[in-house]
Amino acid sequence: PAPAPGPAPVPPELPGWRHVRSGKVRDLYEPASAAPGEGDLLVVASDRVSAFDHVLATPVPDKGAVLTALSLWWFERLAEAGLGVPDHVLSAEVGPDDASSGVPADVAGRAVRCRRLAMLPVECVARGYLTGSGLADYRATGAVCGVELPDGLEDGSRLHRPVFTPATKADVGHDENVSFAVVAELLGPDLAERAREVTLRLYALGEEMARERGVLLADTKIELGLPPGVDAASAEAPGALVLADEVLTPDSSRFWDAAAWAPGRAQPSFDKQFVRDWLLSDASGWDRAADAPPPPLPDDVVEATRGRYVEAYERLTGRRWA
Ligand SMILES: Nc1ncnc(-c2cnn(Cc3cccc(F)c3)c2)c1Cl
Repeated sequence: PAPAPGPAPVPPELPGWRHVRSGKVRDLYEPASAAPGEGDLLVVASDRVSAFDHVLATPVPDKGAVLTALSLWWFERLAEAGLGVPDHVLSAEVGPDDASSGVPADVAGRAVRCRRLAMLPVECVARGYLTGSGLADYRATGAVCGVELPDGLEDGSRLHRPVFTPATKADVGHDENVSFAVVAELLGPDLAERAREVTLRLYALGEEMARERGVLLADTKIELGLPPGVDAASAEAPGALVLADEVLTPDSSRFWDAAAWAPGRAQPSFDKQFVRDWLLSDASGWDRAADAPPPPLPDDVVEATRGRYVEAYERLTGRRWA
């Protein structure tokens, strides 16, 4: 019999807000006073951790707050660096109980109030290094998303130039890597080209800033959207794109410690390696082959993982995590 699914994430009830949907590690809300599908959105980052496609039973304290602070810091850096695309952030400050502005006090520090957009039906991914599904596609076809790559690349190899490797969203299972031609069919050629340009420019800016701090940005996934009323097929759409979701966090990107980088094997994940190693060790007793829900994490693995999120924040932002 199929193993029972893991614990469904139970999003917090937020007075004045209506729960819209939950992802593996984040929860989405809209003001209860707004009609369904209307009004601003609230993106709440939980302390949940996902590993091996399972949401783990044990939360990592402060993960949601640290990744929210990191994403907000990146939004500021990207605007400063001239990304050339506005973002969806309205506020991360606590607002009044009537949800008319700001975020609710119950999730202060791990919630962002955002402009509601019409999200593009494409996961915009840029890769500067080859690993994960990109490596699998390369090993099978010599290419990723239809982009031919040179022979002899290994797990963790740096690419000669970053590649746009879009994917279509899958409700269940993994996103499907698709070619730029497919994206051009979905979005129209001009909007597709603009999405590629923004994704590659964001990656280049993030990769350079991270590398200056001893951290390698292997790849990143962003979400782009259009303000209500802008038709994706219109000539104005490419210039109206807005950067949404979270940016350049360990949940949306692969970060590696530059000092530990060695192509030819799997690189240690900056944030999730302690969790992965413990789950794969005899100590956990986890039957991965049966795809059983992973067991709860021991305190030392939780604490070490919390420390990696704090270290990622402090190294990338140059700020102490109070
Ligand atoms: N500004 C926006 N406008 C419209 N839609 C979105 C939007 C929808 N879905 N997601 C991803 C997601 C899924 C589950 C939980 C989450 F918190 C976030 C982001 C956004 Cl950010």
